[in-house]
Amino acid sequence: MADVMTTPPRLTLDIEQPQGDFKLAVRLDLPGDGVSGVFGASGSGKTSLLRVIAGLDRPQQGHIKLGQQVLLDTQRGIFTPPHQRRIGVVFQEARLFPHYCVRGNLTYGMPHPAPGRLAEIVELLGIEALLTRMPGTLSGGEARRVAIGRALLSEPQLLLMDEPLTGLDGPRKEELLRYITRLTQQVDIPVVYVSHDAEEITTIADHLVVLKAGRVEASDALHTLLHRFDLTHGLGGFDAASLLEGEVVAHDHAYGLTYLALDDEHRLTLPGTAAPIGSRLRLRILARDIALALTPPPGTSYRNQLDATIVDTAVLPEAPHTVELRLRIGTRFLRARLTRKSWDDMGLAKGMNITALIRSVSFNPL
Ligand SMILES: Nc1ncnc2c1ncn2[C@@H]1O[C@H](COP(=O)(O)OP(=O)(O)OP(=O)(O)O)[C@@H](O)[C@H]1O
Repeated sequence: MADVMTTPPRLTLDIEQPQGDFKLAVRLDLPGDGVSGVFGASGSGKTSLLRVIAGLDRPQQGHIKLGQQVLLDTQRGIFTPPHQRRIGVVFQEARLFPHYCVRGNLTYGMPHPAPGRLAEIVELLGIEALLTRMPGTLSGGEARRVAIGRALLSEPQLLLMDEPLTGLDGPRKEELLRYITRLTQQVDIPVVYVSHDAEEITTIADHLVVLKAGRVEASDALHTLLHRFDLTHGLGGFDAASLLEGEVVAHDHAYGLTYLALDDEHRLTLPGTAAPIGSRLRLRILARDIALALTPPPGTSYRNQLDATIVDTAVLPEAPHTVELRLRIGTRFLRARLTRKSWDDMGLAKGMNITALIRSVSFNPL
């Protein structure tokens, strides 16, 4: 048994790379576990950043480290080529070898035959039935799952995913997102996940990097950035959301409900899920799905009424008739939004205790 604690390999980089009129100038320190989302508008430099990390492009200057391994140091003339970086890459298109069957595609990059690992990944991605099929016969989502499996089987220390859901329709997109979410929770490899879709990235990321015109506008835990009023417009605008995490404490099978404890005092009622008692669920709650009341209203169909305090407010230039709010519920925070008219009519103010009524929540059942 190993007696040395291994620390997860953080990815640190500080690079500059001009390309035409555009310049990527990024300094980052990303966690060695979980999913780091890279989010930004089209042309903000997301793919360029991923290519630099993978070693597919060589920056003009800077350095990149994965754990203790120096991948790039232009001052010392170090450049580790892509195949020596132990980084798995999944591109928008699957890029499978057309003449190999799925099994051949999966095992192609495996450094050593590891049948146990193969079986594990195949099961995780639900691709057992596809093993003897040829890539040309796979759907877009299936091919993407095989490409993810292949990247994982090369035993990477880091997995890069560039918009892996692009081009899939609604249900296929949701299905693959579910696979990827499950995978990132079960495979102990840090993931850098690029997307321009706010809902997708807030579903999957733990840490978030917001890129704007080739630079880092923000980089922090996702739930922290979701509370920044100045990022509202970029991170969903009308669909701005915040996250709550809690523990499944009971199910009511007769009514199809699941009860989630946020802490000792605050519970939420959710549509029934198969998540086992004691497991944790991450909820995504849209700011506009929260209504406020001065006192707990009697006789309402809202299942979720929580005591909350208004801790912060803002009126954003892009939505001057709306008030953005940050509420504290016990030790948790929640974004809410209401019209300025309601704010004035109710006589609301920062510091007031109110009741938050939650219309609906979305969550990822595993
Ligand atoms: N080889 C190149 N030569 C010149 N300019 C380039 C090159 N590659 C990318 N660019 C420019 O760099 C900028 C960033 O491109 P990049 O593909 O990284 O953006 P992105 O955020 O991934 O965009 P999208 O979401 O549309 O994929 C763009 O303005 C693009 O036109």
